[in-house]
Amino acid sequence: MTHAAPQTPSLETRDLTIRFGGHVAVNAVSCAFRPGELTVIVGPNGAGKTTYFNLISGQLKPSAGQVLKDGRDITRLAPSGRARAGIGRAFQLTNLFPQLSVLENIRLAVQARAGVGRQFLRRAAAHTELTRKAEGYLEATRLTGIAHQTAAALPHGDQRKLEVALLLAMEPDVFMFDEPTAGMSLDHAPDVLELIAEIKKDTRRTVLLVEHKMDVVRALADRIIVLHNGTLLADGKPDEIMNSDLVREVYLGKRGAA
Ligand SMILES: Nc1ncnc2c1ncn2[C@@H]1O[C@H](COP(=O)(O)OP(=O)(O)OP(=O)(O)O)[C@@H](O)[C@H]1O
Repeated sequence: MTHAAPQTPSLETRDLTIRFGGHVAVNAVSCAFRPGELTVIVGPNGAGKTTYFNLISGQLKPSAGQVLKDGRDITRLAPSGRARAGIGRAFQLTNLFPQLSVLENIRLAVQARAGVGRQFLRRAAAHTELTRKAEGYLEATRLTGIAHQTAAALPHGDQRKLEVALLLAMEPDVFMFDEPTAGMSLDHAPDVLELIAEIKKDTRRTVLLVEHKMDVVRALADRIIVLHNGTLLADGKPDEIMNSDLVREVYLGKRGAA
């Protein structure tokens, strides 16, 4: 990446702002994200990280500013339209069917992405491209051994992996993860982090991660941006950001409200 010509950002926010009453939760955040780059968004509690994510994926509409996908203004699109535009947010999926098996869930997601009708799938089920694709996602997320278990019966760690498989099946080019290991036992967390590391290996993909745990940040980040009181306080390489006095101040709580 280092000496490559600057690519068009796959995702960009321009002066993105949202107010809740008098409170500005995200304040004129301008930032561009490029393929091949995993950016971790850090900041103290209440900094605006999840709100920024919600503005990008469309759960919230901004008070001002824009969200651009490959240069196209998608600010007015609903979350479904943004998903179709290639923005995939993990762990917020509406396409998980708890009563269906792991494989059926993934196959339906592949089918939805391919845009084919049920009729087609029924006729061609066993050996179609779709089934092969679904099996590929099963393998990629190491769920093959439990392909026929009901989604609802899975332990939390495996459910998260299934959600990653469903996200992969949507074939987004922007992947968003909000605290991917939150609420996970220590033995399951590495699995999901490994999947994210694999996702980022494909340099056509842009990955955004909100994360508090510094060991996770260190392991995955190509770049870190710091939000503080809704504003973009710092943006740079992990070493630079982690050794910055300003950022330390923010984390130690010495820097007051703006
Ligand atoms: N729907 C809402 N209505 C009013 N205030 C909100 C709403 N959503 C978020 N906020 C406020 O916006 C600010 C930013 O919240 P946000 O959840 O984005 O922070 P965060 O950086 O993700 O924090 P955490 O690390 O604790 O998850 C907070 O002060 C929060 O109370």
